[in-house]
Amino acid sequence: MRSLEDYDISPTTGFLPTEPPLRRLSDNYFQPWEDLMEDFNGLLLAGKLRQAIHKMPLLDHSRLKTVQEYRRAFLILCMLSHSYVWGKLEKTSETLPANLAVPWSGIANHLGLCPVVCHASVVLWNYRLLDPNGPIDLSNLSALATYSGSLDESWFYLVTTAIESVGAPCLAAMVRSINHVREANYQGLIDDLQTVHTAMEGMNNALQRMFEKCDPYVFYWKIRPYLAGWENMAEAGLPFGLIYEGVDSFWSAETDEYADMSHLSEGERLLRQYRRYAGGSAAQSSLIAALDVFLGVEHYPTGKRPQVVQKPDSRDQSDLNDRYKQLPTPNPADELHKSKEKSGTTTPTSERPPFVRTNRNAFLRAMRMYMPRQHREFLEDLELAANLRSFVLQLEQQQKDNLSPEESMILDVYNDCLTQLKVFRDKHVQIVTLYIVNQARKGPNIAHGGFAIEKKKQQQKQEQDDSTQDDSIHPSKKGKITTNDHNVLYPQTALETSPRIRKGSLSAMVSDMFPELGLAKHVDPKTGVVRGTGGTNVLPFLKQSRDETADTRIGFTPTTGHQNGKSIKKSITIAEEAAIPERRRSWRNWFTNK
Ligand code: HEM
Repeated sequence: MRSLEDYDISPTTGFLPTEPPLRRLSDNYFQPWEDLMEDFNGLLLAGKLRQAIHKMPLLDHSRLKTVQEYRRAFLILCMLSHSYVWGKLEKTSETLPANLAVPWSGIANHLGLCPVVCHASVVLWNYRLLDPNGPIDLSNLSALATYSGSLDESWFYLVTTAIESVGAPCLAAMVRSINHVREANYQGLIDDLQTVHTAMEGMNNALQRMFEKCDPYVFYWKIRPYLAGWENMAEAGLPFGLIYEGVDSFWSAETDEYADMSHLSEGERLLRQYRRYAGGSAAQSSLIAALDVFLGVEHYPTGKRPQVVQKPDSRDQSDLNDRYKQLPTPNPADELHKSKEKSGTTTPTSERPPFVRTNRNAFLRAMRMYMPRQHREFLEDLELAANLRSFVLQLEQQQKDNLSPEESMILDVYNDCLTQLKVFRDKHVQIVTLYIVNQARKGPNIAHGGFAIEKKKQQQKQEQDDSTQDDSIHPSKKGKITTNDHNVLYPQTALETSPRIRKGSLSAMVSDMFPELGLAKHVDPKTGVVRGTGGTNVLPFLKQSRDETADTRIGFTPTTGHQNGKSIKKSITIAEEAAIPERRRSWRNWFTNK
């Protein structure tokens, strides 16, 4: 592996930049962006943000000089663009104007990201230190930008920033550990695994603090709608994704030039401007992904986890039966050519990435496309270099009657690290239950009525009218009251997918032009799922991810599994496990007891 710095990782701040992010772009040329940022929350609230954006000039992003400037500009455009699309109780916009779309795409390309809000923009590049000489922790952090203007939103981002900060020492320790395994330096390995373990304890403590200042209601109803992307967003009015005006798949952000499009119809030119991207999620954190890779946690398609965690190289290569069967193509036009492509007559779409070794969950793999390029490369190289799991499996298999105290210790600390990662995922499942599942089930609390209720009534009436006239609404939804109905105000947070195309919309026109792209391709109307911003069926996915972590521990019976689609009994409950001191849960103890 190259040095951490080569992957834009700091041994002290990890994936966070070594210096706090820029608070402003100093070049006056970018003043129009910064001016809008100053009034951004107020304009959004007043319903004037779109108007203000229309007046904004199209700026040339190539005048940005440093990577810090690129990151600041990316954050600004994430804030402006998502607010433009979702509005504040305004109808979703199907298009993003060129003055946002063009520079945003160019900047994203420069940073190796997609032009959509992501973990890097709101967590890694969105903080300042109250005391410039103080630590990067929750007593010294303030967020640079939020959609809602609320302290809850700041807290939501900052807790995650603090997790990245406290987890930073893991990265150098991981790289050193890989060398220790190669050099059989057992004491060095123990020390570095202990560093990882301590850092993970700190990450868990920071995660627990989410509850302190981020209210689940505010999160779900006021913050989360803005973090949504435009993939699987038919119910929010974006069945084909979002049109990035002035940017199409024949445009190169690098050269700002268009390839020859003379062979395309008007319709296909329009279709080529659509982009489908998942929304912002901490599933895009390279830190948690790195811990999985380092410790050898394997992830499977949801519902397809083998009962017993397999040893390396004995994995079956069956198709991924997931919501994401493969990396989604960001442009719907690519689907038109899929069949031709199979016969090799046209240009290839996105190729499968190289990082499929341990991670066969298509959603988690897709999340890597939303990590900065160098961090993604770090994970790819780490996958090739990681040797810890095969080393501990070897210890387990070959020397179980004759382990030296150091070897036993390595197994202990390895298991302890996995326990910390499992505890992280246990807490995370609790958080998601409270912050998403429960909130979605309860519905919004609009006690004061007024505009919001009026608006909701108007929208419901509009939808009833649409459903009597419009054949494109799925027949199973016609005339039915669904659990989705409370969600009209923020359709992008809907619990259930209810695909529809609004009459007279641009999507309706595109749908007429390209019937082969049928709505049902993007959403399954029969599945009532609770979705994450990334469009996942949240709880089964997260619980499986937690169980996969637990079962990676050496000497543990799988905690849960699936046989013929049914859950099998847990061998040990979470409560029982919590009651056992960590050391006793180690492999050595298990082995001795046996
Ligand atoms: C209010 C707080 C949070 C909520 C509501 C939340 C929600 C979610 C949801 C819904 C998913 C499923 C994927 C998706 O569709 O986006 C997810 C995945 C994930 N989240 Fe969070 N999250 C929260 C905080 C955090 C924090 C602070 C971290 C720390 C970095 C984190 C790390 C992850 C990871 C790594 C995944 C991928 C699944 C896994 O690896 O187990 N989340 N989260």
